Amino acid sequence: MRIDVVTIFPGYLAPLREALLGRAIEAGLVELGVHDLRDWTHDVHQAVDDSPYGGGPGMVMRPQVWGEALDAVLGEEPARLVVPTPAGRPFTQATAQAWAAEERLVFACGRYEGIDQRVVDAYADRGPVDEVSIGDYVLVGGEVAVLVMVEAVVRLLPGVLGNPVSAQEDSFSDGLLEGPAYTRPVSWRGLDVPDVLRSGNHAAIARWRRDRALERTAARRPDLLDALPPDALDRADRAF
Ligand SMILES: NC(=S)c1ccno1
Repeated sequence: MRIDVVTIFPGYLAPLREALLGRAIEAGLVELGVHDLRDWTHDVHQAVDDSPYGGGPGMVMRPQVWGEALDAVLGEEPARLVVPTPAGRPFTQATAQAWAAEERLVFACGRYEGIDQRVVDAYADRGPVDEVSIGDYVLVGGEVAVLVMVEAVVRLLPGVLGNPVSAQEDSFSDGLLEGPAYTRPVSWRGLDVPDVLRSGNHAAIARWRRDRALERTAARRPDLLDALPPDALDRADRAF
């Protein structure tokens, strides 16, 4: 997979070259390009924004600069263009799983009051464009959202996680939140690891873990239970 990010703060994306993601890049599982939007300005001030038509607070990012930048970065290769925005569709684990199958992702990081809408409209004729939000809150720019989304996607690529089963047992992978996890010591500050996890009875352990996942999901995200397909819960689940 190739990932390109266009931003006025390239340094914000430096964490993408650290740790797991950095190792994935070094292993050739991912190619990463980070581009400074100001490289496509032509004025001495390198202006990337202007006042909003219709008035209102703040500034809007100029379509001309974004158009030159995205034409250059996208080139002729197919790619999914992603624009992080609080006004976007929710970015979920399902989104990450779908994007993990893409050959190329290009992220456009807006700042200020956002990017002139015509940029999204113009590129929608060229290929898939997703305006997505990582949560119902407003950030200063799209860069932090890109860090979140790139990590969620890249960890799903074959060869990135040491144990591919981990991704299969993630929270949300089966529509439920993950249950609690424990490791040594067996007793810590008077708190003990549940006996079933030390029983060696794999069926009982699987049932216990499923029950804890159902319990946690019902308590914290009942909306996820409501969204499960009818056949997702078996008789034992329903008994829980
Ligand atoms: N919630 C998201 S993705 C966002 C982007 C910019 N501000 O908020």
